[in-house]
Amino acid sequence: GVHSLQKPVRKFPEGFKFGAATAAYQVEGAWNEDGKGPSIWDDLTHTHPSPISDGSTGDVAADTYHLWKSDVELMKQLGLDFYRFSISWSRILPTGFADQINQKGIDYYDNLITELLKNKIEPMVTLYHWDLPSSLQKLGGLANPLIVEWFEQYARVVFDKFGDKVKYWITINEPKQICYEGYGSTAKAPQLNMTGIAEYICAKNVLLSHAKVYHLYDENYRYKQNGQIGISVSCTWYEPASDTIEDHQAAEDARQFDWGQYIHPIFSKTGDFPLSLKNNVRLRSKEQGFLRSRLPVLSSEEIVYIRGSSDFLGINSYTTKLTYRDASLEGMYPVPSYMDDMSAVMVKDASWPQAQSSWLQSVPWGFYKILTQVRYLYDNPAVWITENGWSTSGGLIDNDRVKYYRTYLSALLDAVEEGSNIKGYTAWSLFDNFEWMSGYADKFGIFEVDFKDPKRKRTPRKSAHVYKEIIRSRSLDMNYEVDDKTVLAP
Ligand SMILES: O=S(=O)(O)CCCN1CCN(CCO[C@@H]2O[C@H](CO)[C@@H](O)[C@H](O)[C@H]2O)CC1
Repeated sequence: GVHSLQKPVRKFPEGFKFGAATAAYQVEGAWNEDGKGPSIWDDLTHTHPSPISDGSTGDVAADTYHLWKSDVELMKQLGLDFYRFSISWSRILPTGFADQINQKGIDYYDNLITELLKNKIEPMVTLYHWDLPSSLQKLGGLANPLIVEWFEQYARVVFDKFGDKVKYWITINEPKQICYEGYGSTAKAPQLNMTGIAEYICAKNVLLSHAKVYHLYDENYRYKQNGQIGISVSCTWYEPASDTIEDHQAAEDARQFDWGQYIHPIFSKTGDFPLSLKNNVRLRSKEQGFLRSRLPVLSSEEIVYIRGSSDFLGINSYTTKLTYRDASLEGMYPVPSYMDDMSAVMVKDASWPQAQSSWLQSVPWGFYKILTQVRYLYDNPAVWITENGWSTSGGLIDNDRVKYYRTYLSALLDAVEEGSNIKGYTAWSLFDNFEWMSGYADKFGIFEVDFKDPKRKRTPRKSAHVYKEIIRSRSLDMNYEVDDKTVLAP
């Protein structure tokens, strides 16, 4: 459809939920307080020279570890239906293993969850949002098949402690970022940088870890706790740069490599990795002299075990890339590598609005296409948008973020009106936070956080005022105006 700004007021479906999200390492701080053990992000940000663009760390971050009570008050004023946050594995299991449970860590999450429920805000809890306990990384982390058991042990503690209050669970946030950026490159911790090899080993172990915890919940907790459990997959839309068959094939391969790699095994009728991924990697591996494909095989038991292992699909979607395949690819990527296996070039269109983050451009029709494609490919699964947002360099009058949210929510409504089963929407992020390798330079918050203030003062941006009205009215009114003075008034 046409995502113009001139549409009249549009209502969201009955029962549609609105939330906002954060993640433990990005907001909590208290990195070594009250018995918390180190994670791979503590290790990475404490190396010298710092690999983080502004030399910062998550040692204090937005300090939600100490400010959680007043933060819930802010969420209540916003009118949030739910709050998505993640649990720091090493805060509750300092060694990574379930033999030592840190009660103060349990207390922090129990207090937060209780306060949320007291204010009629549903907690939506992510078990793993990238902050692996350091000890488990020393043992190989997601390259060690035993991660499946370690993750299950951790999940068992979490379900035992919080499962009577938490009804929405996400096992793993963005497996592709974990594997491709953390194991295949240096873009995320632990920076293994073994592209073409490590990300595929990671991918298999991540899928098995997710499925293990899904089945744990499904068989041992659902009957008494009645919750829903799913996974959040990062979904960028890849559009053919031109109408040639090569560019259509490149865009299709990019989609399968980026998100089909994780959605197909769980949500498709056949399960298993997508064919294009298996074929591309197998052929390249053979050419390169590997004894067998660099993409590990999923046995028929593993295929069955992973298939259907989710009550809903969490979609984290931000942006779109134009994608092409031509002779310029020759020598562009290392051999072997994930990008060489995919053999596609991704570019942005200069006309697209640009965020503070270099990878982020505003392309609402791409969001519509992702939602529509997911509906077609996977038989219209229950979907939660578990992340969508815009980064700026700061300031309270964030008109670009307001426009981003309005045009993306409009695209979401287009997909819903054509039948997509979308249950809710989560703004990334509630607060400015530690944006991984970009530190505090890229601000995603609808609330500004003053990182120079020891009290980490929160201030609602214009986007918070607009989001509040969208939630209150359960509708999208492109002409609803918020006066700048209202936003700037102390
Ligand atoms: O490589 S291209 O440019 O051709 C297209 C891919 C762009 N990706 C999309 C997903 N993004 C990770 C999103 O990461 C998510 O979003 C938030 C904002 O980054 C993070 O703070 C959250 O922790 C994370 O869940 C990394 C960049």
